Amino acid sequence: MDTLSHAISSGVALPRSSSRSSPLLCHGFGSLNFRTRRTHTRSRVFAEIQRNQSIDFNDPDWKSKFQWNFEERFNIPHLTDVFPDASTIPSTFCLRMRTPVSEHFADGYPSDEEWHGYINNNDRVLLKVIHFSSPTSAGAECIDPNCTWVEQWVHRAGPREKIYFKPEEVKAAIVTCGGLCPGLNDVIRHIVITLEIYGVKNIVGIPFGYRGFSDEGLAEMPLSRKVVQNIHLSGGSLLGVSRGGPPVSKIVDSLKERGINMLFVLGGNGTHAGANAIHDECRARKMRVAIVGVPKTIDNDILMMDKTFGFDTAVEEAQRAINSAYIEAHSAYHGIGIVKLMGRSSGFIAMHASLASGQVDICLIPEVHFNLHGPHGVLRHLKYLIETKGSAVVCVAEGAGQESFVPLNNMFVISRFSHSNFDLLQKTNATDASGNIVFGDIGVHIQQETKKYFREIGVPADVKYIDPTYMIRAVRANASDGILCTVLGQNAVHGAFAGYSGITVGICNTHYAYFPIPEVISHPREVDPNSRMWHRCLTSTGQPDFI
Ligand SMILES: Nc1ncnc2c1ncn2[C@@H]1O[C@H](COP(=O)(O)OP(=O)(O)OP(=O)(O)O)[C@@H](O)[C@H]1O
Ligand SMILES: O=P(O)(O)OC[C@H]1O[C@](O)(CO)[C@@H](O)[C@@H]1O
Ligand SMILES: [Mg+2]
Repeated sequence: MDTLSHAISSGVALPRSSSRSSPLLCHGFGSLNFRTRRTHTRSRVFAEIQRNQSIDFNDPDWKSKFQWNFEERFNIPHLTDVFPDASTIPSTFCLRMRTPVSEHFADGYPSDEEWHGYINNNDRVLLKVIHFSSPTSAGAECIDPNCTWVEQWVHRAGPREKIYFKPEEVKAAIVTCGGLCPGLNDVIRHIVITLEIYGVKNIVGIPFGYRGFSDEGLAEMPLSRKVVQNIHLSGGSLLGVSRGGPPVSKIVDSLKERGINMLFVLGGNGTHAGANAIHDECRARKMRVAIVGVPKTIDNDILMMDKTFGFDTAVEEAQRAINSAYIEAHSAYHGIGIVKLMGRSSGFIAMHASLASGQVDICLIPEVHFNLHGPHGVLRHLKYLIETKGSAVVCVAEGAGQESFVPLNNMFVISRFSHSNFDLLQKTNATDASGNIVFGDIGVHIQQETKKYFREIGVPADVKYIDPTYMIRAVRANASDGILCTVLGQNAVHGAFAGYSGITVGICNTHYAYFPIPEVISHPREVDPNSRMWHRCLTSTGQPDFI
């Protein structure tokens, strides 16, 4: 087993910058959460960690200490942390100068001091916009028991007036890892286009994820506007994706050998953990390299962000499957349609698709425990639906009914193989090449149990199961995701030229921000069972608690 896989499977936390460790806060929690969870929602390791925090709220200065600490944690790493004397040049990104004046920039750079299109490094975006006046308010996220309002600011993304790389000295690489997601090609395309606008000529794609850094016979793919012009018209990734791969040290060796000084990493939490480790290793080796992530997860399970690209498309596409299940169920005598959607740890796709379609009677997500059997179970409710409506549609997220923490670090490995009364499927302990748990098929399980149940009670039921997961993942991005991908791709390049590294870019309260990677991947973002959105979903489906 290579170092990387070993780290994942053994739960060894990846190195973190020591400057980020804090006595006040645990990793990854912008705020303590005092909301009372309903007892049947999934117990969480990190909920416990949250409770153990040691903020002294009797300290009159706790709020300013919290904010100071937050500022520290969300400070974005910069090349000058390691190279204090790193020089800058005026930005070559200026939209008032669209035609490159010189091939080699020998006569200086076409910057325009008068152009008010740059972001000031001190610009900030407000992370939370609701002032919850009580911890019992729906979806409340409070820092102290009184829910005191504390402003939390993150760094605004966008082009800076001074840049830390000369375009002609840049070799930029793009890599896409993990599973597919609508919009990957759109992001690749906009990274390339924006790099070219800065004046970069040497741009390559690394084939098949991190494996492209090590596997024999996988050659770099030269990229240019011409190559990427139409790639957003189809789904998938021009570069290919993969799970697993070489140890971080080997990836960094490869960056060095190839002379890559900007790396754009498109992937989910695993990929970002890798990107952060690459960033740390480059720093340790004093390499002047910018590592910038763009979060890719169809599951929408990255912290802090309004949403990740591909999610809207997935929800839209999921509705087609739900609609087919509805038509099948509605047209059959005692029809029951079951649709399984992606969502390893988080039920965002299932919840949003259920809400959007308006055709779902039962939505099951990993965050909310449920029983299949018993007087309050899903099957008993299906019987009620058949008796009263004549048909029913169930939408289930793949991680529902199974403990599903992603083993990103030792915090989550604790619960990885834990047992709960609400785990419906036998665990296999099998993992994929990246160390992610391979789940049983909850959709098939519910289908089988439903058939068995109706057979046993002597009620005819026509049960149809649809698994559209890979069909959904392979489609091209819709219009709103296309725009999101465009902005994220552009901002990734701006971040690299601005000298930031170990960062990722996301949309936050409709604005775009840079985040230090560890803060967004410390655990998967989940549906809050106390949120208004989940309550809206319950209102829409009319489902009871299955406990
Ligand atoms: N903790 C880690 N440290 C370093 N690299 C990692 C880590 N976890 C995963 N990786 C690497 O990141 C890549 C992608 O990881 P993974 O397969 O988990 O997908 P992901 O980025 O989480 O995307 P998805 O949302 O599709 O699951 C793999 O090459 C894997 O080896
Ligand atoms: O079968 P693959 O390619 O490993 O991908 C499946 C996984 O990808 C995800 O969509 C995350 O990208 C999960 O929901 C799912 O478990
Ligand atoms: Mg993942």
